Amino acid sequence: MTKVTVLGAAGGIGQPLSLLLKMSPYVSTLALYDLRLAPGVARDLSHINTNSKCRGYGKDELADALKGANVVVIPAGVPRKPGMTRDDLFKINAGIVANLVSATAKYAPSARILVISNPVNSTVPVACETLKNLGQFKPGKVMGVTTLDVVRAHTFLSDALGADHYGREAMKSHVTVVGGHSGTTIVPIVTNAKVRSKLTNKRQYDAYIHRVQFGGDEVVEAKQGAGSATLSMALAGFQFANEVLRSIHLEKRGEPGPLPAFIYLPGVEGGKELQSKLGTNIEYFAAPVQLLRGDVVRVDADWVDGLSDEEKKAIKVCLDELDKNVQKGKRFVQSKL
Ligand SMILES: NC(=O)c1ccc[n+]([C@@H]2O[C@H](COP(=O)([O-])OP(=O)(O)OC[C@H]3O[C@@H](n4cnc5c(N)ncnc54)[C@H](O)[C@@H]3O)[C@@H](O)[C@H]2O)c1
Ligand SMILES: O=C(O)C[C@H](O)C(=O)O
Repeated sequence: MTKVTVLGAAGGIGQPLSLLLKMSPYVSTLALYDLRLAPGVARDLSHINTNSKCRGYGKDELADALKGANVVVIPAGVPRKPGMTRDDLFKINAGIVANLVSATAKYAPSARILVISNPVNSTVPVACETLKNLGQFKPGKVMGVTTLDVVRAHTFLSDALGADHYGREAMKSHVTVVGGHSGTTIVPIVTNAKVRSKLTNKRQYDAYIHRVQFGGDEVVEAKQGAGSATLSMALAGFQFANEVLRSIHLEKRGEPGPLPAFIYLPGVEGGKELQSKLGTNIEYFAAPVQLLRGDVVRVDADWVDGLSDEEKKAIKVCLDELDKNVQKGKRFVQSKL
């Protein structure tokens, strides 16, 4: 019996993500919570003829939505409008994430917490530091969802190389994305040397990296003020959540990767090795992870050995910016003490 709670379930991401979770064979109870409309969304989904039970919870029912949850997914918060950075969302979303994570610690203390709300580079530190203050931080249980960057990296590389020869599905084993989730902190890594050698033209390589790093802006601009990526994000969030759920059911260590997660490095096996290979003491970073019973138990550091010179440079740029975002999240929690 696995209960998944979605916090922010009636939003642009929350609704399609909940639909996909309703289709997952790993979910037995789906609890949808939002400040508005969640009971309606849940009633709609509850008519779908898959086995899971689906129930909606209104504003004052957060405790009931969370009780007994094994996995809590958080897409609650405001999205960007054209001209805004993800960091501009911090003021509102940091408080939302801190409150929802505190409630999760109280009502679902052993749940894995999957943070989608932006800016992920700061909201994950907010979540972890909040849990630390409550004496309830279990490092392998908090994961920032950066899967959309991976989905984009596959699609855009396939497009750059010519989709006829390099199909999007095939890219899954050739590319990962590390670092963080905003602009230059997003670092796509082409792990297959043969595929990388096809991007011979530097202009083509730079255009590819730029498109992955700023793919979110493309959608924000195209939606003309009506929000940011929701459908591709729902798919990405589902892919990640379903891996976590599959791992809960598998009851043995999964393969390392292929999906990265933005995590607190010092708390998991391989974290110190990764810091040392990258020459940094940054505490939060996205890299491929290994799961056991739904928790991150190990972060992969092997990919660092095969980095190209361009990728090394991109990581250096990433680390400077990422550190500022992480410190902002930590300061937010400390200022509330
Ligand atoms: N991690 C990623 O890759 C990624 C990708 C896309 C969007 N996002 C982020 O996800 C967030 C949600 O985006 P969206 O397009 O779904 O926005 P949205 O405005 O459509 O939906 C957000 C929902 O959160 C709800 N909400 C707000 N405060 C809440 C609270 N305290 N408790 C419960 N629910 C609450 C709102 O009522 C709304 O239904 C944004 O911060 C966005 O930037 C992240
Ligand atoms: O761009 C955004 O603000 C939303 C999301 O982080 C994305 O990458 O699409």
